[in-house]
Amino acid sequence: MTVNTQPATERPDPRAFGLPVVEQAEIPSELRSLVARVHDLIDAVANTEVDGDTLAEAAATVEGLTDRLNVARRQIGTMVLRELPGGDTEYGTITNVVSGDTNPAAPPLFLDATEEGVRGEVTLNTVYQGPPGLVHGGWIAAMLDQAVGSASSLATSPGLTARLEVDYRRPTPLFTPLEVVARVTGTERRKVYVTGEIRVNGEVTAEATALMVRVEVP
Ligand SMILES: CCCCCCCC(=O)SCCNC(=O)CCNC(=O)[C@H](O)C(C)(C)COP(=O)(O)OP(=O)(O)OC[C@H]1O[C@@H](n2cnc3c(N)ncnc32)[C@H](O)[C@@H]1OP(=O)(O)O
Repeated sequence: MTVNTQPATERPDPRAFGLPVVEQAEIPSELRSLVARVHDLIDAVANTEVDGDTLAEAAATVEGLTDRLNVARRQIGTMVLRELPGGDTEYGTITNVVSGDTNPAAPPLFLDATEEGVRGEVTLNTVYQGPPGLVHGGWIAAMLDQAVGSASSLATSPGLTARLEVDYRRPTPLFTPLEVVARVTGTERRKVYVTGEIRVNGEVTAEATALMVRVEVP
């Protein structure tokens, strides 16, 4: 097996398939601020114990805001073009549930290209809770899926996860910086083999092996 690298310029431009592209730097600061406020709102709603009147008032306010924002919605599949350190670029869906710039439900986990693959740091609150005080296993898999997909895409070209195997080695805590890494270990035709890890203070809490299959551009 070999590891290929493909310059970003050879990656397919989503516009060729009718998908809108937004440059990351063009996302309005007001939208970034709103996403951060709603991210905090989700956590507040999940944990609040305020009285019924306050809850009813909050629900009416949020319903009104939702109606106002829904007046103009993005096309499904809108992509964001990110400039990565080192001069590389990456396309991702703008609402990606793990890394999406405009998704308040995303942690968000932003992954940078490294010499080995990709690396990012994230700290999760109780919105991502499974067992008491610990990250839900599905979210651990989701973050690893994102990391292996990003590593594969950067080292070769975009693909889909065909297989993802996760070993949960240690409990992964909330409110603690998590380091997420992934790297390509080999390629074979359209198949890209990738490994990923989540570490807490250098200790591996979960590791993944994945097979990505590069998509063929019609
Ligand atoms: C920057 C972006 C980051 C994004 C991170 C997020 C990633 C994701 O979550 S992707 C979403 C989840 N994944 C999916 O929805 C994928 C669903 N599956 C599919 O669409 C298809 O099965 C797909 C595309 C993976 C493969 O289908 P297809 O393109 O027809 O390829 P196919 O010809 O069947 O297989 C190609 C090769 O892969 C192998 N292969 C395919 N699936 C598997 C599998 N599950 N296990 C082992 N090998 C497999 C085949 O045997 C074949 O090998 P070989 O080249 O040796 O003959």
